[in-house]
Formats: sequence, C-alpha cells, structure tokens
Amino acid sequence: MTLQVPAAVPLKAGDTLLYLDGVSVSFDGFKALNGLSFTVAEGEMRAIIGPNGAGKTTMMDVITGKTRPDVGEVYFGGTTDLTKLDEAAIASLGIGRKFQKPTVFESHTVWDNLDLALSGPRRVFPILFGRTDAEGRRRIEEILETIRLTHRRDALAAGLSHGQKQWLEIGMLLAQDPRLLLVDEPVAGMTDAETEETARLLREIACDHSVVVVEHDMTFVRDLGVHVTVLHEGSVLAEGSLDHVSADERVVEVYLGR
Ligand SMILES: Nc1ncnc2c1ncn2[C@@H]1O[C@H](COP(=O)(O)OP(=O)(O)OP(=O)(O)O)[C@@H](O)[C@H]1O
Repeated sequence: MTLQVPAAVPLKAGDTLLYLDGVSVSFDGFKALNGLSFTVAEGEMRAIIGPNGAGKTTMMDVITGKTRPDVGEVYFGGTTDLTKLDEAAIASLGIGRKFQKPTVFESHTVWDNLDLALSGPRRVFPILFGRTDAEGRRRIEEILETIRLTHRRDALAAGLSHGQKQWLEIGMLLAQDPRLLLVDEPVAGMTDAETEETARLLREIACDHSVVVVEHDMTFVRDLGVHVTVLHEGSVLAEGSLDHVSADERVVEVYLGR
C-alpha cells in the first residue's frame, strides 16, 4: 500500500468536498475546459447547466480520472489530489458516476442488479449462492424504497420503463455507498411524471449524499431547488440560484434564450 502524503494541499481546498481550480483540457489545441474553477461543499447538491459543447462531460471525465487536465488542481475531500489517481482509485474513494444511458443488467431482476452492485465484484460469489446477509438485504430494501421500485423487485430489468431503468441505475450507484454522485442528464427521455419524481428522488438522496447533476431540462433544475453553475466555453459563466443565473443577460444570451 502506498502512503499518500498530502504535500502541497491548497488551504482553500480544505473545507470542500470537491475543489477544481484553473482546470484546462485541450483536444488538438481546442480548449474543452479553460480555467474551470468551482467547489462543491460536503452534503451539497449542485446542478451544472450550459450549452452543448460547454465542457460538462469533460468536467465529469476530469473528476473521475478518465481525462487528465493539462493544468489545474482537482481535490476531493480537501486533501486528495484526483489528478494523481486513476479511474479505479477515484471510484474507490467514493465517487460514483451515472452516465446518460442506463447500463443495467437487462436479463437480471431489479433485486439482483442491486445485489450485484452492493459492494462490487468481491460479493459475486455469495450472491451466486444466495448468501447475501441480513444487513445486505436490509440495504437493498431501503434502496428499493428510495428508487420507487419496491413493487418491481422481482421484475427483469429489461421490462422496466426508461425512467425506471434510470432509477435502478441510481440505486446501483447508491449500493456502492458513494460520498459523491455524479449524475449525467438523468431525465433525458423521461415522461413529465418521471421527471418530477426524479427531482423528488434526488432531493431525498441529497439529504445524506453530495450530488452533482448535469441537466438541460430547466423545469427539472427548478424542481431540484439547488445552486446552479453555468458552464460556457470551458469555464464558469455564472453561479447562484436558478433565479439569479436566469437574470444574467450573458446566461440568457448563450443558453437560456436559445
Ligand atoms: N475526445 C475529444 N476529442 C476532441 N474534442 C473533444 C473530445 N471530447 C470533447 N471534445 C470537444 O470539447 C468540447 C466540450 O465537450 P463536452 O462533451 O465536454 O461538452 P458538453 O457540455 O458535455 O456538451 P453536451 O451538452 O453536448 O453533452 C466540445 O466542443 C467537444 O467537441
């Protein structure tokens, strides 16, 4: 095991869960991120909005270690330098990511999907032999309640609606007990009712997790009722309540007015 000595931790990162400062990423000379700086506090839910190409996916890729920044600082929990770690190490710190397209195991039941996700590959063996312990079963029941799928527990994931598959995948993230959930466009393709329910569901999850949600659906972002960071051309254009950023002429011009 290598000891991580937080040598030159910026003091300002100390009381944040997620800290990005001056992060830039170039692809063939094009700056997808350009001096991106923002922080997320422990226990906070933050919405990230911005036009296509603003850098939202690249930002998620940097946080999860999929893409290395050319310059800039990225700290988790105040002291862990994420730019030094690979994707697996970052995931094991408790940063869980949900991509836009659900990737549940279609031929398994809702229950088994959650069981498999509960604490990773180490547990596949007990699951195969039906040996998930009482604590594990209690945790799955709790997650089923949160993701509104208790009544579908024995259904094959293939038979769920698109919205329910998204909820199941959020549940699979929860099963890994992350400190920070990164959720990419969760309501794309959902019905209005599912979208409303998803805002409620994420607000419940945010009571005991930190969450970063990327989303284009403004009705949904309003329902979340959280601070919003507006990205544009790889950096932060505006930040604050949705009402605050909606009143910013620059935000209207590059995004909301479109
Ligand atoms: N691997 C790559 N190679 C070259 N260019 C890339 C790469 N990844 C992203 N880009 C470019 O960087 C810019 C930012 O892309 P990114 O996907 O982060 O934006 P986004 O805000 O997530 O957009 P969307 O809302 O469409 O998902 C875009 O112009 C994109 O074409």
